[in-house]
Amino acid sequence: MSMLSNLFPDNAISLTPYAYAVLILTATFSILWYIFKRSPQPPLPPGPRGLPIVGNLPFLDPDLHTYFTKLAQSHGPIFKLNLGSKLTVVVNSPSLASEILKDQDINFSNHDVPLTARAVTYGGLDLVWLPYGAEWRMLRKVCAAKLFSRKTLDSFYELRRKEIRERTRCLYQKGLEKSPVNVGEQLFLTMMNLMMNMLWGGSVKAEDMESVGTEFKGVISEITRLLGVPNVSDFFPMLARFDLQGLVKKMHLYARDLDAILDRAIEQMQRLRSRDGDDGECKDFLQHLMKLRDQEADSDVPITMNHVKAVLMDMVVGGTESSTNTIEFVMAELISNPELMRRAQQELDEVVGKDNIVEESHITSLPYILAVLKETLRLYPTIPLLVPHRPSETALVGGYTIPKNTKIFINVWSIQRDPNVWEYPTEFRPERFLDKKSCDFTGTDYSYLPFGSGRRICAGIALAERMILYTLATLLHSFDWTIPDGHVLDLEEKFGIVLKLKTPLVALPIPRLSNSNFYF
Ligand code: HEM
Repeated sequence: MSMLSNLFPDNAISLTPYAYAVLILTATFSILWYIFKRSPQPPLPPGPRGLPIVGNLPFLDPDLHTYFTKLAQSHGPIFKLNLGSKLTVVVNSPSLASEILKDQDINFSNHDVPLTARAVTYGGLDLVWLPYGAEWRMLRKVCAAKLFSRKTLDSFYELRRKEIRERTRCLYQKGLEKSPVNVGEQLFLTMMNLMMNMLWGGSVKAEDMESVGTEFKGVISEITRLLGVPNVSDFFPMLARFDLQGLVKKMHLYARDLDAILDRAIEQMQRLRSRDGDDGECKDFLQHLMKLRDQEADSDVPITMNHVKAVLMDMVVGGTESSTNTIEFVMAELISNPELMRRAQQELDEVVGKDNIVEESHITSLPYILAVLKETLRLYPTIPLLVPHRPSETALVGGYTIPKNTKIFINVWSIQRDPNVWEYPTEFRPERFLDKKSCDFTGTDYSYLPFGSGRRICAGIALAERMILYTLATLLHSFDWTIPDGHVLDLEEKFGIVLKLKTPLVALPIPRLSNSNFYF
């Protein structure tokens, strides 16, 4: 009472006992609320101290995957950061990943959507960014059943084969001319053409495919780059409407270009259909999606034209860079380990033969090449922190409180190099996967998650596996690879929404098959 009387001396304000009681209660509740808000019970995860308002933002290293791994060494496998006003939690161990992606999968099944992503996906209408719910389930089901089913993927083999033969021919020419190639650039074109052929190759005229490809090339790279740029508006939602870095504005411009390309593809498809009639057969993904759109028009969750475009966007942006960079890492590792390269080529020579060409049907008989791919995705997981997840309700993870809407990074890069799980964790040893056959891409082993796990696991695994293994087997079977004078082979990575080599791989393809006919 004496403290209160000092604050409110009798001669200034006279208070009734009732008012005193209200004041005391209010102060007590305020203090309790303050204490409770600052430190929930159980507490938030530990983490490095930040500055007022900006939190830990000024200390972020652009290579987030290695920075987070270092922070885990001092703060433990789960820690928090305040990125502006955004609470962020980073998880770095298999058991914590399993708590989130298995035990509490539904609660953590939303992705945290950056504003640039919203700008390029018709407001977040695609598979990657839709929140977990009826709309997402409908699209996911459609993609699994119609686009990524074994039947559909088999039916598009000729489209993939045509593109791979074309690239082999082009590399053969380069080899004859002793002209080194930028492996990533070649692969990007291959993957983009593979994707475009499957997406709308049956609908868009061949002569138009090339110009669409040229337009797409620039747009895809820029979209992927912009998605990886830290945006002040995401860290301070109050500032979002000012778009201080102009990132959302730029993304809207790319979205407009992309939309025009998609509109043209759809228009051509509709013109072809009205000219040739609809024989009921779907020749590409676009035709599948448009058919479903017509069939499902009256369903509770109809597929709209924007869904169709957003899903196509997902495939071409999500599928191209991830597959390209993965193969580039494999090639760099094998070129720097000639013994392993020899073993991979030996397997191909035994299974395919030197007087033959690789077909997609061979890939199930190439366990060593599969082990090489798995080991590459262990050391260089293409999406090293997964797509950030977000709990829809406050949760407990590792004994700590994780408030609703926290941004969650699952540091797959550090989990897949965890010395408690992996022997010689930083060494490239594909053989480990020959013994550990059960370790696959399904995300059921929480020490190996290159495609994620649970409900939001990558939707395109079946396609990625086919495209990557078929391309890789062809590159290794058809050519020996050397680093030309004046170039270096450097395996250092560069962080981005998709991990890539810091120094692009430049190599010389040397034809190794018995007859030049196998290149034409
Ligand atoms: C090496 C190749 C690839 C890797 C390593 C990869 C990895 C991933 C990862 C880690 C995620 C996020 C999982 C999560 O948030 O928990 C993801 C999501 C996704 N990926 Fe892939 N991906 C690859 C290729 C592809 C391809 C070829 C496609 C399609 C053409 C594709 C389509 C998608 C889609 C649509 C999602 C969102 C799924 C959802 O949120 O429901 N990916 N991918």
